[in-house]
Amino acid sequence: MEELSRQHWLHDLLSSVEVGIVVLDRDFKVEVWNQFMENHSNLRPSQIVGKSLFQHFPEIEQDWLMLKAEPVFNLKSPVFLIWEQRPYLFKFGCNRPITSELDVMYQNVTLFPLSSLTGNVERMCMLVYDVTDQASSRLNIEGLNNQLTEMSRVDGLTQLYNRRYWQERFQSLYRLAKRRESANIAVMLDIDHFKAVNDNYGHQAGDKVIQTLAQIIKKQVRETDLAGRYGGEEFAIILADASGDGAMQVAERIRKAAEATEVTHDGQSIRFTVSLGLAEFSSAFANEMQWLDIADQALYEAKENGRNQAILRTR
Ligand SMILES: Nc1nc2c(ncn2[C@@H]2O[C@H](COP(=O)(O)OP(=O)(O)OP(=O)(O)O)[C@@H](O)[C@H]2O)c(=O)[nH]1
Repeated sequence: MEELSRQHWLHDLLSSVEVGIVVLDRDFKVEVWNQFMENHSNLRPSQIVGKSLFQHFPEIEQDWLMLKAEPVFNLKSPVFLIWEQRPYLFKFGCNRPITSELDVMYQNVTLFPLSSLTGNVERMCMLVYDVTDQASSRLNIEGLNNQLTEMSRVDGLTQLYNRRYWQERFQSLYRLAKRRESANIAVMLDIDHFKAVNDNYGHQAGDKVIQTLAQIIKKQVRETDLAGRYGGEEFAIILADASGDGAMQVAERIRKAAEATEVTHDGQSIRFTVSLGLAEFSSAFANEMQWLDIADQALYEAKENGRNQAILRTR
């Protein structure tokens, strides 16, 4: 009688805890499946007890879990599976539509040995903790941090890299080019007579022209190129793996697209042109600024020559 009552409250205990409790034998056959597991998997104990765990949960990699559980059976030591390494063991849905953006239940899982009276470990217990809230807030913080990092790198007006970050990336790109002797071209680009745009149409109209040009640049360069807003109406681009001819084609495309673009502001139509200075990379440069300086000299020459043109300085 006493034993029966003990089993009864033990059953109540297993049913009411907000933790998944699973007992598995050495073959990973289920012996205990508590209410928490039933609620989240929609599998009653009668459907899974006596069956292999892997039969019902194909998302669990059999080899991986068996390897993880080895110390439990062989060394009698517990094993912890944490969500940072694998978000979950069982693919359960998450029923927190408001508090969480995650649609699966994140889990921490503990595996520990269950010894028999003789001290042998023939079973292990698996505790499954729902850590979705904890994971969600951590991931949100990480997301915010990534957003802040991104914001500190990007220029607000154009969404291109700002000068500080562009310079940082340029420096590492320069070192790489020097080591590999790869063909890269530095481009300095500047809007022609931009002061007149501001003077004639106002600063906001000027901003719109800068934004429009940034869009043109983004469209014309590759993912692997490095484009940034270097100053007010000045942009710097590194064209990666580009020959002089190839780079001149990109420069011409940008120049022509700018020339053909009409920016409207307050009902007024604004036209603009750009000048570009290009410099081939040379391993003879002492530092990256020498390279950029040559692109700047080419830009100056393009301005002197009458603007709305691109000039390339070869090695
Ligand atoms: N609207 C706007 N204007 C800016 C911004 N940054 C710089 N400027 C203006 O850009 C103009 C740059 O003029 P300059 O450097 O004299 O050159 P420019 O008129 O473009 O003439 P050239 O480059 O010789 O063809 C100045 O009037 C700056 O005030 C900005 O973010 N927005």
